[in-house]
Amino acid sequence: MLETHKSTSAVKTTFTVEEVAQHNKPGDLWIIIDAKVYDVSKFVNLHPGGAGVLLAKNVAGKDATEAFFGLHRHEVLLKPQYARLQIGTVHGQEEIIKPLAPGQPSPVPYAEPAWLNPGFHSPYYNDKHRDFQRAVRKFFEEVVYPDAVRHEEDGKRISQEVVDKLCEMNIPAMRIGPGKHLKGRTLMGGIITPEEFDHFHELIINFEVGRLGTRGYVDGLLAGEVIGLPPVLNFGSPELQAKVVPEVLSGKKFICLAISEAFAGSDVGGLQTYAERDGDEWVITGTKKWITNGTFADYFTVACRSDHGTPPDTQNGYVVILVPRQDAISTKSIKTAYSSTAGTSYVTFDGARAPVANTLGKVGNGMQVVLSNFNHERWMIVCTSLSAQRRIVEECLKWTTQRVAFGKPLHAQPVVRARLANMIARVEAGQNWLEFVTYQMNNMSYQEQSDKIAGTIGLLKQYITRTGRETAEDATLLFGGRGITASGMGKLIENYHRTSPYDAILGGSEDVLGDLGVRQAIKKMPKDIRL
Ligand code: HEM
Repeated sequence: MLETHKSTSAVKTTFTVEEVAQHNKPGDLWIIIDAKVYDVSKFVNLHPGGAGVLLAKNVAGKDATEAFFGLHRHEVLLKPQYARLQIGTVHGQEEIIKPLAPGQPSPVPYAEPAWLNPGFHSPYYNDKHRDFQRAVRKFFEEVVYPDAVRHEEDGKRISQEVVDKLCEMNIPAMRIGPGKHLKGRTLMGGIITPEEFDHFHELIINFEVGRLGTRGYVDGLLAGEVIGLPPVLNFGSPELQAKVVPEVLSGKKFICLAISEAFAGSDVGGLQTYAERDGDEWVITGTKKWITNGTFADYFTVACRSDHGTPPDTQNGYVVILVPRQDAISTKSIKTAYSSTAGTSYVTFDGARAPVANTLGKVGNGMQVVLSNFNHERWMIVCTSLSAQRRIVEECLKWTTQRVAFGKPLHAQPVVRARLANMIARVEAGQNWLEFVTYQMNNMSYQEQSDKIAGTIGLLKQYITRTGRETAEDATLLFGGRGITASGMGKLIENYHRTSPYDAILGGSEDVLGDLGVRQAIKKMPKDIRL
């Protein structure tokens, strides 16, 4: 033992490489990882990778840094139960691999949108956006991420404690976009004012949600509110808004949007949930399927038909109603490919009642209420989906650098670099297109957006979700067996590969949206133009 000195906080001991080398047998086993000395004498029999690998000649008493990082994520060493195996450091060596400070952007190329990289410029973001981004990143890493990992695994809904903290920052309110619902609110502790808040701030929040890498929880993180509350805000009576909006935006009540049915998915006109008038009340009967957050919702924004008996293509009776949870409503969890923390549910309305005052918009205008919501929902999905895709690019760049095969890092193989090239190009193209669309949203009224960019948003979503699945495929091949393993090095790839089809379906399926984009373009074809 050479000396004892104070490192960051604890008292640490330094050892020479030769000293460590003497501890190389069962019962007395040390290893070096990144200049740190670990005593694994007792841990060896608990090691998930087995005892033999730690007792191997090139590992026992040796520097096993490269072998370690070819097999484990860095976070393994940061877990308290493993961090405490460290007994000191190697004399004269410095640790190289350090975790990022909370809120710090990743230095891996293409891991962040270019505007976050030092020395890069963007016409879309100012210093306030940068401050906002740092604060949101830190908040998500410290408050949301541990909850996301826990509930992606156990399938339970987002913790109330996290909901309360999200609401304290007014994140659920900001996820609905700029507007009157932000008036008087303190946003992210006051970093920006409600008047300054724009769709790029909203994009920043959605990006942090997307990069959690836990797709079920991404929807469990109150996605129902992002799509279920706008119809109340835009079409509800002032009295209804005064009651419901504060309850939902303070996290005391949960809301979901109930449109799709076993009978009607993308065909939102073909639904078969009926609302009948009984005095001052609606009586609602029918079923809804794939309703995000439905299992824990207190309010259901329900698309119904009130014209029982008329042909399904008439819209005269189409109506949207806010229905509070009651005994006549049952919600059953649907087991899907992602975690049930999303609250995906089959909802049955068995004569559920809602006051006629809960009608959102006019009877017959229900389709307009539903459609008016779609552009924003699709744009939101594009944001979270693209951010998840970018996270996968980061994982692949790290993996192909640290994983050695055939004596070289994986990225020494041209075929690996070719896959990385495609992944990077796709995510960068998507980012630029998304930022362009977001800029238009900042400068157009909602009406103008529906007219000018509804088709573009459809095409953009089609592009992002299609490229997302190509990237999922590429990443799985790069990670091999680990890409299909839910824990360890490839866990984000496995989650992404399993869940990336969600984005291609939710909010309008890929094919339907591509078609919408083209149909909108054809509608605008000038009559007086020829080849
Ligand atoms: C302080 C040192 C170490 C700790 C705390 C540790 C911990 C772990 C843990 C938690 C796992 C489960 C998988 C995961 O969560 O990533 C694991 C797997 C494994 N470890 Fe270690 N390990 C250590 C050192 C080593 C070393 C030096 C080697 C070999 C050179 C090694 C070889 C393996 C192997 C082969 C697996 C199985 C990997 C797989 O299933 O893909 N470990 N280790």
